[in-house]
Amino acid sequence: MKKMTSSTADHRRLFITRQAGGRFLYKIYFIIFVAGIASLFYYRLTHIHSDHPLLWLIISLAEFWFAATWLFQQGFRWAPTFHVEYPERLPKDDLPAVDVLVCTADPDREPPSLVANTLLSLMAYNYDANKLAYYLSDDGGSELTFHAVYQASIFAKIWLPFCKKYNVEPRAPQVYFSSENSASGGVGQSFRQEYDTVKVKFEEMQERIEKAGRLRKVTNETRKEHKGFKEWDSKVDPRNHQSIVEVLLRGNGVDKDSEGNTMPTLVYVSREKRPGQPHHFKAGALNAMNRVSAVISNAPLVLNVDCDMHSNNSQALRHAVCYFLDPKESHRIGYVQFPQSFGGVTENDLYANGVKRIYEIEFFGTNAHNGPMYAGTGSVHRRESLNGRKYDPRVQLKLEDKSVPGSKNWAEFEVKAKTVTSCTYEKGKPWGDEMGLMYGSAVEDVFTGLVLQSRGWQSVFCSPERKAFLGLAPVNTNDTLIQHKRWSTGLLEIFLSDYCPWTNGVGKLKLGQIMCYSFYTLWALWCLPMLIYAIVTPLAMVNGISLFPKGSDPWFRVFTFLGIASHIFSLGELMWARGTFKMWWNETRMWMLKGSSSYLFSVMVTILKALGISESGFEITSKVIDEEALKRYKKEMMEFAVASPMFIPPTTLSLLNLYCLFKTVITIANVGLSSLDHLVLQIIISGYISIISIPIYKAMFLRKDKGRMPTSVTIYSILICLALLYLSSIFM
Ligand SMILES: O=c1ccn([C@@H]2O[C@H](COP(=O)(O)OP(=O)(O)O[C@H]3O[C@H](CO)[C@@H](O)[C@H](O)[C@H]3O)[C@@H](O)[C@H]2O)c(=O)[nH]1
Ligand SMILES: [Mn+2]
Repeated sequence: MKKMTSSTADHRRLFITRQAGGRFLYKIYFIIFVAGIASLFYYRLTHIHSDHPLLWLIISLAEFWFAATWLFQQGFRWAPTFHVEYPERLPKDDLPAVDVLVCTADPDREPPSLVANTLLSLMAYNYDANKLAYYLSDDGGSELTFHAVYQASIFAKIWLPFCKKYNVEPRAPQVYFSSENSASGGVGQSFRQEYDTVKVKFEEMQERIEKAGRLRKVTNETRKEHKGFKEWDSKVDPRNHQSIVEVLLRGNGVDKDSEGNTMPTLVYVSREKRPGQPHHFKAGALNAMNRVSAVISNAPLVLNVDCDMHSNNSQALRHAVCYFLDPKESHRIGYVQFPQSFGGVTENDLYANGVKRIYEIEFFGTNAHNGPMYAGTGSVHRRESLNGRKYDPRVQLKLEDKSVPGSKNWAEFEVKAKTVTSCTYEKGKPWGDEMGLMYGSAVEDVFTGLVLQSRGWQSVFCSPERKAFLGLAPVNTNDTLIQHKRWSTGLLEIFLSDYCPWTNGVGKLKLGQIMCYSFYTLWALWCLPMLIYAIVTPLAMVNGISLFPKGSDPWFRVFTFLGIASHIFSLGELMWARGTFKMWWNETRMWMLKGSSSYLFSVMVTILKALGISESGFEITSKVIDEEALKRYKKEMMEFAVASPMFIPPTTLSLLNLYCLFKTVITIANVGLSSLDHLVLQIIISGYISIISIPIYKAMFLRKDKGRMPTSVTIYSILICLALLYLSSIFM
């Protein structure tokens, strides 16, 4: 099935590209579906509702937007394209240096032990330690986080040699030691002994970090061990504090591990923050680290990872490097993006936060036209392209190594690094626009990727067999909806920016690329057709108004075909990505919840922002969960628990559709089946919404546990429902 587009025979090539088979079948499906969409609009245009022209217009607009998003999605589906890397062909030594930037922002939502675990997993990459430098940005300015990084720097001295000696995987110690079969991973007496020693040391470290967390302070003995703790001698307010830069491990052969090998560099950074000075959230943090790393190591490649995502594959960096050293195509590549994969999601991915569809289906499609979006974590950038250099096809650019060479004055670095992380440093400089990560969107990653691609750079999606990173996804409904509110708002901000793919993108991006960016950046607008289908359809139904062809009408088949085919297709796609039926069902439910909640709120936030009434921010997702909630999550029970405004729209819609369905069925029972014919599609739609909302009804009326729907949400939703019914009886 698979067609090779480039020959493996060239042994100098470090990666190859191939296209998915079966394109011909897909194109047939495409043509049939397009014919279906065309028929639907033909029907709408030739059947204008003379009694209810406004309802006709609204429902037609909804269908128009469903069709438009379907069309945008073809950017992902048209030509899925895969890459294979050959890390075994890389030169034995002299690989490019890589600076690794990790960010964290809040010790309560992102526990310091998580940060330590992520750092350790990354430090243990199978790569020359002389070439690696690690920078942790702490936007929380927390002594507890600094303490965890300090503890990690000590434990790393036995962890790194242990990993390398026994080829341990995964190299995140917390994950490694908690997995049942890790102890049987190596052979012989010496492994067993060392395993036990390292495990004890790990547990001691973990206990020190956690104890500090419980006491909310670091013990005095520990504080004396490193000068860095002095920064916290007086209280550090996360929103108002000096720059803190501490070198914890000195690379270049200065600091050694327990076996005498070089350690990589490790630096803790907490940039200056002052009230009234914009800090631009994660984008600002990454730009600050970009500058600090330029002062200290200045590697030509920069990997950035979120603190909630540990390395799961110690070879991953070598896979990424293949793209930058490939003799034929490396010069065009601006960044390499790994998929985001998540460790703790339930079997059927209750909240669809495993985002399989994005990273196991859609991103392969972007490989066909200039490569994937930048996803904010698990991506390796060419420092030059990130820092504003435009791609020039006439230049066969080599990866230029401008690393800071030779012996280093670490104390001087700290002083210099503090000046480049002051909160006024960027004043009058091109950071956030011409250079580094882009400011102005809560989805700084996609924004930055779009800008880099507009400057001519291409990216590649690199997805080795063993997952490169494993992260933490939200584990309750509210966090999920809030995360998607941030994403869809940020994405819409990109569409409305100067870099809009429809204006600035034309001529700079490929058509397929514009379609993909349109799909993502206009995510939020999905709320319009979804709300129309979930509000107008049932309200028209209880008022006896038909919005679709009768069941006996041949046009009826066009609607059922489009509805059924799109569902079967999306199910098939997910199954292809090794999903389950239930996973697809959960995903569909979450799509509706996000549509009526996150996306609706983000459209409202964007309007308020345009009017100057509110600002959008960056609400950090919590990475902690209490034990009882975790039990419910494992049982795949949806968690509501908090009286969140995010729940009101979907709860209202679930009640509205259920009520309208009952009312209509009762009327039909009284009047006779003949009255069913003209409402049959509306009954199906409301029935479908009601079935998918079963977990919401249960959470409102049946459950007794703490995760049930708060009564206030139910009451508000009932009131809104009644208002809608009343208004519709007047206006329809
Ligand atoms: O002011 C801030 C806010 C956040 N972060 C860090 O940003 C990362 C992502 O935050 P998180 O709450 O985990 O958000 P997610 O929704 O999980 O992040 C996704 O979405 C973000 C864009 O909204 C991308 O930047 C991320 O890479 C992507 O994984 C974390 O490491 C945070 O510590 C900061 O450093 N400073
Ligand atoms: Mn995250």
